[in-house]
Amino acid sequence: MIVVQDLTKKFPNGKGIDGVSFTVRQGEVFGFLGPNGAGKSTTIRHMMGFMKPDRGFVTIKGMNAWERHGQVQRFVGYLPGEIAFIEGMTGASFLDFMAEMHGMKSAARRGELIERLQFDVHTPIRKMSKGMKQKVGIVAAFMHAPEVVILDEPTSGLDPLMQKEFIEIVLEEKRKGTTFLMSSHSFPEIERTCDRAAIIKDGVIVTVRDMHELQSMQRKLLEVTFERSEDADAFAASGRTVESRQGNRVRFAVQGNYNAFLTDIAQYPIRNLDVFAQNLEDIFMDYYDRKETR
Ligand SMILES: Nc1ncnc2c1ncn2[C@@H]1O[C@H](COP(=O)(O)OP(=O)(O)OP(=O)(O)O)[C@@H](O)[C@H]1O
Repeated sequence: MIVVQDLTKKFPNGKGIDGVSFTVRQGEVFGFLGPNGAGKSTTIRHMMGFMKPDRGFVTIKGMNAWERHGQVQRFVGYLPGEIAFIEGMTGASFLDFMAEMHGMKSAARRGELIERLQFDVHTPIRKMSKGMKQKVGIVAAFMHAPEVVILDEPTSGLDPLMQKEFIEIVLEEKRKGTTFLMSSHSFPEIERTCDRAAIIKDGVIVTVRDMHELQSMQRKLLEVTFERSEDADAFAASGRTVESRQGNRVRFAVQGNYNAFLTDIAQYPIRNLDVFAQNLEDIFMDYYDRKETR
């Protein structure tokens, strides 16, 4: 549905993106992750046809995003990182304006979204908080039921309850077959919604991963409190990866093959056992760090 091929843009200051390539399949939710300044917004702006690449291209439904941006923008819902609202508008007048641009006939979907995101659409935009503005932008991106939705940090400024509501909306649209690309700093949001995710750093794609694969790479930390400190010594010295130790309480890092670990541990009297999952954020952070040390 979306093909990004060797996309390259150098700004006069030397920053930008270099050889970015990935594809997003129809009906897929694709996450785009990376630290500040990594090149997420620059890639997304090329997808919307706002920028001409130095090299490479983006196609959406086979149409070149730069050459045919007028057509492409018609079936894409877009939430920019920062929305430039027109001076003096209320939320309602902005949405009217956007609805007219999309040639929308029914306002039913728009009304439903406003209801769910709970905000006063008649407030002047300049008086709105960041979160309220973000809600107006989300309604504008979804209200015309686009086939493709491209969202640049959609939940920034939203409170946890609204983030949850937003995830629900994405999952509902996904069930209808909508294709998504969304950039994010929020790992739980990516974990809940995405099928695959790309990690970008310093303008270069570091990796593209299936979310299930990432989840299986997750290490578990098993914290065992031994009854006797000599048992803690013996087990800690048996070649296992020890994350930390405090007296009889030892934290082991285990990835897969839990049976072997539990069989071994069952030989000792145990006072307590706790399990902590390494979160996906840490897995991603490993990637960021690895790239840095290369
Ligand atoms: N129009 C521009 N002119 C010059 N430099 C730019 C321009 N747009 C972006 N950059 C630079 O290119 C790099 C990538 O920026 P980009 O906004 O794409 O990052 P990002 O991943 O979206 O970051 P954030 O998470 O902070 O939004 C940054 O170093 C940024 O300063």
